[in-house]
Amino acid sequence: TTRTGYLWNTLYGWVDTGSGGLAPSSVAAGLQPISHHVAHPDTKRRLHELVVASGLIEHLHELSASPASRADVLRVHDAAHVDRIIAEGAQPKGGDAGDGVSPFGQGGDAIAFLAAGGAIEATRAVVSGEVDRAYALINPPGHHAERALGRGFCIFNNTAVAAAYALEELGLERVAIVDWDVHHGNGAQDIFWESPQVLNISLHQNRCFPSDSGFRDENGGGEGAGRSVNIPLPPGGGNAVYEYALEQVVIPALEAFEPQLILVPCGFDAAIMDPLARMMVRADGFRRLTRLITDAAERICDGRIVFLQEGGYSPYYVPCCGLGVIEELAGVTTGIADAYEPIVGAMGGDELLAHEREAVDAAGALLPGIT
Ligand SMILES: Cc1nn(C)c(C)c1/N=N/c1ccc(/C=C/C(=O)NO)cc1
Ligand SMILES: [Zn+2]
Repeated sequence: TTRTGYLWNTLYGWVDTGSGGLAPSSVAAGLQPISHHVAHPDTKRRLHELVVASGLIEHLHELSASPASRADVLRVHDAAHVDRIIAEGAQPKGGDAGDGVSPFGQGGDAIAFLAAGGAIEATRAVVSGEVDRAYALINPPGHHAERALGRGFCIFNNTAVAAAYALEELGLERVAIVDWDVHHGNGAQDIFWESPQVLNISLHQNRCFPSDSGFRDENGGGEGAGRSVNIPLPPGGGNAVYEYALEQVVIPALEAFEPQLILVPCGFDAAIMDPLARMMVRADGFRRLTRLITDAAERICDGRIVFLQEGGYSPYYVPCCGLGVIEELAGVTTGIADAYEPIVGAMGGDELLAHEREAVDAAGALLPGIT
């Protein structure tokens, strides 16, 4: 039977995102304080509690995070960035990741080191064969964090830390990143821009965030030319366009690159109920994406695949989507249905529209020169 690793830590639920909704609260700007920032950790804690309450946890091999070391983080971030985060976290009211809209509380730096450490532990467990695959429900997220800057709620790039660890400590030579968080995976693109050892693939809603990166023609530079694949998608796409993108672009790119490990920065903000994007993927769609990419991992790299939690901001729907992915990984059905399917199931996204097909085909057309 398949052994599926699972990692959570109570401190991931202690990230203090402050009293702003998205931008910080401000009387002058007419932004009244609010109890839950869009990135409030309760959303991810609810997914963890559903994993436990559904009984799925009994079928998972629990992994335990320890903080990433300074050296672990310095493989992908400048010392100035790391030192600034530590200084911000030492302040009584905490600080910000770097863009002024990514707040964290006092000691939030320690949680960021623990998130990166969770990514390392899940990767170690999979590469060592202790488990066949793993889901690390880590927080704060990381995929917007660049070498020298935290942004988009991200402090350290958890996935990049894990990839560098696998390459430099576990002796791997090729690692692929498949980022299906709805926002552009600019962080890994920045960090690994010139690295031939990392194939970085990002599927995202075009211009959603950051609004000025993630275009099809950003394909890597220097030794890394051809190792960056961007698939910007038109708003409104659902299950169909994501499945089409995996089948037509992502999986062929993986088959050409032949990674020894696949890392999936897994956000659920492409979901139909998410407040921070305009895509329409449902829980059953995330299940199918998981099935497609784990089958590809079985064919390409002995099934070695690690899912690392990124975004996802609907406290209602993230638990449904996450349960679907982790059930699929474990090969278990708990019988818990997607309670929102009756509401969102008929809204669309299940048939591939012409402009969606064209967007994916345009990204795919660049592949021969890419990998
Ligand atoms: C507000 C505001 N004001 N300003 C100036 C800026 C730069 C603002 N950031 N908006 C954001 C920040 C982060 C996200 C998504 C993060 C995610 O889920 N990534 O996976 C979306 C919009
Ligand atoms: Zn996102």
